Amino acid sequence: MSAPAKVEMESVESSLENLPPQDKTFVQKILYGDSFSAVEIPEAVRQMAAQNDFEVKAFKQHGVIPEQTRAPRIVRVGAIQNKIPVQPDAPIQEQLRALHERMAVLIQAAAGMGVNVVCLQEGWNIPFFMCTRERYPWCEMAESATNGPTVLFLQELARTYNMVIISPILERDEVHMNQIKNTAVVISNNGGIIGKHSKNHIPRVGDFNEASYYVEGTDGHPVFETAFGKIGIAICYGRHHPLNWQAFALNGAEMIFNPSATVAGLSEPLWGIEARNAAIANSVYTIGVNRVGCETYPNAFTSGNGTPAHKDFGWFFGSSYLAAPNGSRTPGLSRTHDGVLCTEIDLNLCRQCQDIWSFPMTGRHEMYAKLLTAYCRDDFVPQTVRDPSLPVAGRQQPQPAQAQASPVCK
Ligand SMILES: NC(=O)NCCC(=O)O
Repeated sequence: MSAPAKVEMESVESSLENLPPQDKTFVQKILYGDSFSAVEIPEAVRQMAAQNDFEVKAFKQHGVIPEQTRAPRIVRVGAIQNKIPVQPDAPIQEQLRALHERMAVLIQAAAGMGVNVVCLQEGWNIPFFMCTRERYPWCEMAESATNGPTVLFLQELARTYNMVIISPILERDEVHMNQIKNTAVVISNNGGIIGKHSKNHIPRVGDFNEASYYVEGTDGHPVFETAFGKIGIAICYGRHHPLNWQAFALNGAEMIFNPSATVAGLSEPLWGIEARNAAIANSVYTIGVNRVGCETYPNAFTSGNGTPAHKDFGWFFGSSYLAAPNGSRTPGLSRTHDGVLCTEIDLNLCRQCQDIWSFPMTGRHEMYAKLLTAYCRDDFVPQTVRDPSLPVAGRQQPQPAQAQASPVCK
């Protein structure tokens, strides 16, 4: 089974290239802010990318205030998006082997750009088969987060490249009667496992039938303190929940990664907004990492919306990007290609944005804590104040003697 041909345009940024030169700089500044500029990519990495058909993009942040009492805290953050190298009708061990082989090259490219912390896409050890609702062979692809083949493979790379690796996998939790979880494993730059976090919010949308396969995480919002900063991971659908981002920030995250698997027809207009808004609202860096390409399954499945049964999930649109606490963002990776994004940031900007915007001091958290506590009770009564001139529900209103002019504006 061959992968469908690429669809539509390469990226939003490639379309902007066609703007008149006098407009281009303004448009880019309005859309992306002005904190990031492209930097030179080492020749060896460019060659590797050309030979292996993937994109590399590298940016550097500007505009962080030099401080008298703190040295800059420079970190190079990586995001890797990739297609499944073989389609889902191949034997599953061959699929995993091909994924590892591909990832070894992409991580090597990240290392060549000096990346310190890298995040892979959601469920990178599997095709995103949740659309099918079939149990087998797919459940067999879930792996131990402590000694499964994928974590062992990445521990070696983390050690070799002195890189923290965030590895979102489908996890088999053998300790808890083989439950399956959607888990990001955080691997230290020394190759040890720092910890793991399982997805909090399971989608109930489109063909994302994920509740058929795995259970909600119960570990809250852990933040992992690494050699290169404090990391939270809001997995995919969790990005639609502002409190999910906020909880990681309240626990001290400086970077919140959003490894995702989402498709063009569903969420592309939201993609550039949600992680970026979370960066601003929480004074953190956010990094959206999305799958790319189309995955075609051996058996047709239905979408429950009256359309004919079909075999592919739709187009995973990539477009991985980084957003800064000051609202600037990098251009995205391609909508159609595998890619490695490297962005050099200064973590000092998080506290600087807190000082400048005062969100932590103006957030009125205790007020919201009370509301949320009340809302979670069965006897919650919404605090609404009704215009007393509106008709009382259930009571007959006196009929006007003559028809009145409609109050609706024409
Ligand atoms: N994997 C996943 O949670 N996808 C849901 C789709 C979306 O949130 O855009």
